[in-house]
Amino acid sequence: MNLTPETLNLLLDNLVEHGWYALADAIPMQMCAELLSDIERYDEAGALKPAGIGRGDEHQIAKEIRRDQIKWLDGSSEVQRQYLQYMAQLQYELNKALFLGLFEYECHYALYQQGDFYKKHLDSFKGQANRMVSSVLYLNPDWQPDWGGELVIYNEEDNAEIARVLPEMGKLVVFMSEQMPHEVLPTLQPRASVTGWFRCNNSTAMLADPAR
Ligand SMILES: O=C(O)CCC(=O)C(=O)O
Ligand SMILES: [Fe+2]
Repeated sequence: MNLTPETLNLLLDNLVEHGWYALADAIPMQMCAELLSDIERYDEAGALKPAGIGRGDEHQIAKEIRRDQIKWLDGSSEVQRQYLQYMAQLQYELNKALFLGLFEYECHYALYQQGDFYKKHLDSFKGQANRMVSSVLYLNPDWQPDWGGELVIYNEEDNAEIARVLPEMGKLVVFMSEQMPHEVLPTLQPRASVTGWFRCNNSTAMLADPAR
């Protein structure tokens, strides 16, 4: 990652203090371009599938809530392995500084076509701590402010809008999964990203808790 000790500290401080941070140029542009090619390749092959909501048995497609198409990264291309490696490095730094006990990272490509959105939600339910920190890397070169598709982050207590983030190539947003309601506004242009979650281990001998 393009992480100097200073930017890493900024990220960690803001995560603790405000629950979120957006870091421009977090990932080298060349790598972002390769990730974008990877998702376009999947799209052309028909490998992107409508995203759902809920986990396990409760998983369902809900077009009134969420309209993106996704493909989980499985490390099957060089750039996927590289990105997973970067996130492993970030996981290490988060654990070292914040003692979060992060145990694994899962992520998927997401493609929002024109008109697609994701209504306001939390990525993890309280008490059911497994998704601890969310990450979104945007892959859209030359994104224009009037194209919509912003990520809007809200304050959990009073629902006030905290931030609007343009999905610009190379920008990495991290936020606390249980505390930060957020939504994706309808986009006017195709909008590509890699969305992922640092998880802590919820598994017991009796209850397996696989990543997906
Ligand atoms: O793409 C984004 O900006 C956020 C996506 C999101 O909230 C999610 O997939 O849970
Ligand atoms: Fe989300």
